[in-house]
Amino acid sequence: MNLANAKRIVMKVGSSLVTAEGRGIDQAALDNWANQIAAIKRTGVDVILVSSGAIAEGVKRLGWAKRPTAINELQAAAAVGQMGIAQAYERAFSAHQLHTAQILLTHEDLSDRTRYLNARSTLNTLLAQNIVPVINENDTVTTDEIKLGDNDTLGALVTNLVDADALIILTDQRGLYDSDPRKNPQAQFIHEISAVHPDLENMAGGAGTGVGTGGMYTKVLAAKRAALSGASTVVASGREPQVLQRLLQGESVGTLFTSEFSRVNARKQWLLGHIQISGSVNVDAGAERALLDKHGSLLPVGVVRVNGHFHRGELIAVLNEDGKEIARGLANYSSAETAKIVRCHADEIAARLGFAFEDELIHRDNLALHR
Ligand SMILES: Nc1ncnc2c1ncn2[C@@H]1O[C@H](COP(=O)(O)OP(=O)(O)O)[C@@H](O)[C@H]1O
Ligand SMILES: N[C@@H](CCC(=O)OP(=O)(O)O)C(=O)O
Repeated sequence: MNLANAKRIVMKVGSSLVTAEGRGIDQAALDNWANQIAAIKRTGVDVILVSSGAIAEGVKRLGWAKRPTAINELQAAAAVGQMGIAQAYERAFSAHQLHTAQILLTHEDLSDRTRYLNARSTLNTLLAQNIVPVINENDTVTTDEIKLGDNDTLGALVTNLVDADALIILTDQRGLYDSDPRKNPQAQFIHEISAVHPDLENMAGGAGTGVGTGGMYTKVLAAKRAALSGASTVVASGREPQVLQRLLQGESVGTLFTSEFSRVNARKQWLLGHIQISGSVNVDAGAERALLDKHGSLLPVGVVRVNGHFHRGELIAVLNEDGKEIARGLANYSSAETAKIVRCHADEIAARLGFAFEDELIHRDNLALHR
């Protein structure tokens, strides 16, 4: 398995690389990644960057001797440093006549359905305009309780958000070893491993330097999360020459974390677990059988009741006649529209509503069954 066929990738770079271990933005490193990204973009691959470094750069610009621990000081540092990060990427990509776009995300932007769809649509629009999105967590407005905390997790969530084929995490080590190579010189390098391998979390230790957050531990969790949405993850050294091009030519560089899930199944899993439910419908026994036994779509004719308030495109639960949840899926009609087409055959929808979208209330591709 390799990344030779990847068409859309998320590349995450850590604080220690971006800021030369906290000494300040490493413009040469950014220029090097921009060269590589520009080259792979010319081959038709979409690239989204997730970059850390705001706090480390802010601490340096503020002249503070070490990274503070108080939240307000960390947030202030992030606000100062983010200006430098944005400026440095814009500069690096301008050499290739490419523009960048800064996107600062919070946990809520990724868990709330409407915000999630908005973020996704903005990112897709930027990619269609050949812009390079540069994403970071919005550190200045996030409090401890809602903080994603590390950009490895953010990288995995963005991978899901934009349906990327692969997440590439560049760091200050060659990849994953069977124990922390800073502590164990005998540590063995791992070229390829399943992202859901049970030993992963024992192998991976914490951050290597004072500027990184989470270490290899958050990277293996990110790989697992990306795998659940069907993407492979590579952890490799950001200093490895031509690392991006080589990976996309199918070469084995760093550690490849493979995903056993197909993209379609992964999307369904994600539907089951990750998004707030807006409402539900009860269906009759015939519709229940069509869903569970025949993997069919949910048609309005099988719907007996509409509960709650939802818009077209939102996630709703499907309940059987006894009120037990049997599935979840994305509704093609709002709750008000659905209420008008309860028990309707497909050819009656237009007459009832004055218009018709799809024949199904939930298409089977957007339906995840509970089993
Ligand atoms: N099993 C392991 N294999 C490789 N690196 C590990 C392992 N366990 C812990 N680490 C540490 O993880 C560090 C990279 O993570 P981190 O410091 O958070 O960097 P970044 O800023 O790139 O996210 C390495 O420098 C290394 O010391
Ligand atoms: N959002 C923070 C990054 C936190 C983080 O995950 O750092 P790292 O482990 O270096 O990727 C910042 O920009 O400083």
